[in-house]
Amino acid sequence: MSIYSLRGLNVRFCRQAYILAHVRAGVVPMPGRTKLRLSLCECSDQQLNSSRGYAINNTGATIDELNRLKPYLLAAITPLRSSHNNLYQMTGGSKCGVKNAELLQAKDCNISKRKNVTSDKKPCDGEGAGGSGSKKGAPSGGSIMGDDEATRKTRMLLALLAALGLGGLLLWLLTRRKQKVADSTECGTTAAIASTVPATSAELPKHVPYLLIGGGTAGFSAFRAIKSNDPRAKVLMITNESRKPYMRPPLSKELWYSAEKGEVTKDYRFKQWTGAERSLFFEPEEFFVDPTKLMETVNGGIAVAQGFTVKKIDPAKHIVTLADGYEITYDECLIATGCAPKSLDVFAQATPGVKEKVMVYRSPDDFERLKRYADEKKSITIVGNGFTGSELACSLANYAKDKKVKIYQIFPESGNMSKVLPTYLSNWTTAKVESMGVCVMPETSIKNAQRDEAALKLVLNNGKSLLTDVVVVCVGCEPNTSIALTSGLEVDKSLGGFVVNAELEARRNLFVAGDASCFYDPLLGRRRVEHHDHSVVSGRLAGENMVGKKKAYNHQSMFWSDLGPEVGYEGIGLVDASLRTVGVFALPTSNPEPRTDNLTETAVMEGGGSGSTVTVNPETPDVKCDPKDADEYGRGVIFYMKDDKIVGILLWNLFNRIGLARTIINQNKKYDDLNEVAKLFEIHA
Ligand SMILES: Cc1cc2nc3c(=O)[nH]c(=O)nc-3n(C[C@H](O)[C@H](O)[C@H](O)COP(=O)(O)OP(=O)(O)OC[C@H]3O[C@@H](n4cnc5c(N)ncnc54)[C@H](O)[C@@H]3O)c2cc1C
Repeated sequence: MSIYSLRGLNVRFCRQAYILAHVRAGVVPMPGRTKLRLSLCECSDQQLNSSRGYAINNTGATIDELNRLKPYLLAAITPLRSSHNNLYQMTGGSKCGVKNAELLQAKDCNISKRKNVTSDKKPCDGEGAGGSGSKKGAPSGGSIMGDDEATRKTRMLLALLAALGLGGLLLWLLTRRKQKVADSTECGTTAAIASTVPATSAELPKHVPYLLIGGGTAGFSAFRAIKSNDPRAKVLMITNESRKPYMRPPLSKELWYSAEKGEVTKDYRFKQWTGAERSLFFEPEEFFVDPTKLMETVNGGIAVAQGFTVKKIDPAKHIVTLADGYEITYDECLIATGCAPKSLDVFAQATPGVKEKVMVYRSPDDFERLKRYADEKKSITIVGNGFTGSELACSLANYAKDKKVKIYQIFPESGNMSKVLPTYLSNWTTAKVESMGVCVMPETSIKNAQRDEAALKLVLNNGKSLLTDVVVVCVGCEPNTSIALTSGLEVDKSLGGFVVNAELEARRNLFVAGDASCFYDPLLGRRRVEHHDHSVVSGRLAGENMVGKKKAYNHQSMFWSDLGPEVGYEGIGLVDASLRTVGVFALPTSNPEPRTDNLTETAVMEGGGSGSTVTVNPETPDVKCDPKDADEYGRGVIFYMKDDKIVGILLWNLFNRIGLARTIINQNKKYDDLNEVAKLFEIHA
């Protein structure tokens, strides 16, 4: 087992991004471009197949991708190996283990950043000696010198290398966490270094009573329901992420308002709009049981197997198979695999150099990466006008207020949130987003993207071009249903997601909740919902059914969104701008509504029930019903109509009324005067 550090192999980008980009593109790495060298770790097949120990697995490439690349890499080093001209083989204490690998990578990225990717210094020189303490196959070519002089120079070089190595090690220790979770600014992927907890799947239990696939909101909510009904339950959660369960909504909102330049806190603490402080994580590290000890615990609990991907389920035999072939049997299983952000063809088919500058947004790693860009770069372009794109644009503009970075938002539609808000409100919102400092470009699409040295050149449909440092693609997400095919599970053809029955069951003892579920709503028909509240409530119901409650899912879930601290809205039912809408607004006041805490997982399920009666408030508030009159939309309520019934309600800057909105939708009846219904919401209160 050896580490080979290659000098003089002039590849274009820093190792991670370069290799990943080429693995993904399926082409051979081409030497002879610019200045950085490639260093790589050669391991046995066994190591290659374990998620630890293979340095270039830090690229985020899958084992399949690495296997495909391996012959190219070996071919690339073969000539250098034989000539020994540029090859340092590290032996002795050196291992092709994670630590050395991380060290090499961390230093590579730092150096390339400092030198702006054009350094002709050979950063690997120091790594080789520093990492191993001994060196074989020193360069035999190069300049000719006398023995003494050569010995003296070698000693000096060794001393220098040792000092560099020590310094590097210290720096690495200090910055290890940060380096682990993110790429360098120029190093492409946002993937965390591939490591698993526990170290190998063989340490996981062979059988568990409750198995949760997916480490997100729905999965964690199911755990809570299981635990409160079966206090000694032993629950194993399997997630392909490297973190314990956390919530996503603050990633595009509150975290940016709490963020300061520099490193983020370990547990991603942030202030909610209500002023209360909390962490992104549902529970602290100590809350969780060690997965290797789960089956021995007396009181049970939840253990999280981190960094493992489920590839297949055998619903008949109750077997879950991991990517490495390890099998776990279960009594009850939940699929809560959520969804994955989509990209655009223009980027999916672009060159590796372009892809390096394009990211999606869903995880804390993405937050950290984008924050670094916001701290260091000159321009960020967000593509997409939906929830994530619009929230992020506002949050970034606020974060960037006293920074040099400019925020652009591009989308082909005519205004922000156009799929949800009626046109007049979407237009108003666009103007509001602009007033927050975002350069919004509606009716704009990207025809082509080219790498222009450090930046990206986006060629737009209007003939103009935009130079930008990074593009964040926020164009929706797709449910993670790849295991459906291998497991014989049905996916809804038009909505996506695993098809489930009223009890959220796909097959007996196999449930689905959250973004990945396609469920039947008795009132509004078959649906798939990508919102926090739905994940909490469907996860909870699935958990209850896993302990045998046999409950039907008929909760009308809500969602919310915030466009900066001044605009917030909550919605329920079919909030779809293609439906007929009726909006009732009050003029803005200097007395804004106190916000709700939607992240408190217990604050759902209130109200509802078709038996509740709606009482009309006899007061006649000075409401503005005509959108043209109300050019300032302070507070209001919008009804979404289908067959003259209210099927969706959006509360604009009105909080703590979602229970009433749920009641009205559940009544499923025709109202003669919507103005009267609007009064119930006490817009002026
Ligand atoms: C930036 C952002 C902001 C948001 N803001 C709001 C908001 O303000 N309001 C709102 O209502 N909603 C919001 N949402 C949506 C909300 O967060 C999601 O609906 C919710 O997280 C879905 O929960 P889930 O558990 O279904 O999926 P996820 O949270 O996506 O969890 C799925 C988990 O499964 C894992 N996984 C997938 N496949 C596998 C596999 N094969 N093996 C092992 N693990 C796997 C994933 O890695 C992930 O850990 C936001 C989402 C994002 C990204």
